Amino acid sequence: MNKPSLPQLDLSAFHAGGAQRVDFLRELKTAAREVGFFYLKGHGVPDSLQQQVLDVSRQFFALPDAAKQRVAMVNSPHFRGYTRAGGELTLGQADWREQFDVMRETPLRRLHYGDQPWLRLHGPNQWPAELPQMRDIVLRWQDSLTEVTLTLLRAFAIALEQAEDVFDHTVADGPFQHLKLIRYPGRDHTDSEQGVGAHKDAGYLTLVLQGDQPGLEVLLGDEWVLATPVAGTFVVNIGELLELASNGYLKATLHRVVTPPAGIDRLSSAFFMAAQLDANVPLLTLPAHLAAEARGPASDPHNPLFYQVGRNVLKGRLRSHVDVANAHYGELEPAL
Ligand SMILES: O=C(O)CCC(=O)C(=O)O
Ligand SMILES: [Fe+2]
Repeated sequence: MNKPSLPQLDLSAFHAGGAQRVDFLRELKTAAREVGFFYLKGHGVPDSLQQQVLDVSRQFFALPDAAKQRVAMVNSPHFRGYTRAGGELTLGQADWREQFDVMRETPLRRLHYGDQPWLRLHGPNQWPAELPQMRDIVLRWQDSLTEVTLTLLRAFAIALEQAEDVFDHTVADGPFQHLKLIRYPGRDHTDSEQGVGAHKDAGYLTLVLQGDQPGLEVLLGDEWVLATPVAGTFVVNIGELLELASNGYLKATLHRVVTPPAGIDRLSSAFFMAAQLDANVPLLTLPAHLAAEARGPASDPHNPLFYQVGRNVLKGRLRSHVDVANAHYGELEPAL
């Protein structure tokens, strides 16, 4: 029997219009409903930018530890910056990866007593003085991935027989952007298999650029399927917000990354896009033939989902980065 694998879609077919667009939308709906993951080619993000991102990641992770610690995430109430391997948790277990987190670059805001705690997610990024080119490359990358994701969101709206702009009011003031540059060290550096533990992503959609090393696995049925890197493609997956918005018609699928073999490390970049923080998740009214197939969103007693986007995003960040939570959010109820 053939090993199951992930579908591959070509975004240029959506732009081409006509029959190609109709086929694309049908494939998109099936892939997102049945698998929750697919490869995307024809996305228009230049190879040269993809290569620049992998190069600057490689340079960043090769900096001396002291330089990486100068931009440590624990300095930032906005959850931006460097996290060493073992410094992040998934379901309470340490992930064996080092990473650099970026979000929308905004000036520091003055907050007032009684403001919503998630307003503190807004703010500036941290950048290493040793790599002056990094800010421009990474912010261009984040903007390009945002464009692709917004296009996909419109395509999903059409595929679900909604107005094309049905999600627009949830992103009109700028969607929530969250980008990670990631390095998974090999088995010679850890006894742990867990690059990142099994999880679903919290936003609308995620785009992953993989370097040339495999490691990302997707749970299909009861089998973990390797998402082998395919040059020039992103791996796209459905996040919990889109699952909620579609009442479970679209599927957020569990996935994980397994630690590479000894002597090998793995680079990737993951971009998570959610609705703007002050939005509520829109609940789509599906036509009867789709509504009949909507399963309701999966519920997990260990991970309550909030319809208010800022609250949901902050909950995820506080759980993953306990050091930042203790340093900057100590007064918040653990329940948040
Ligand atoms: O590194 C990867 O390939 C995927 C990472 C991932 O799933 C995540 O950070 O949510
Ligand atoms: Fe993920």
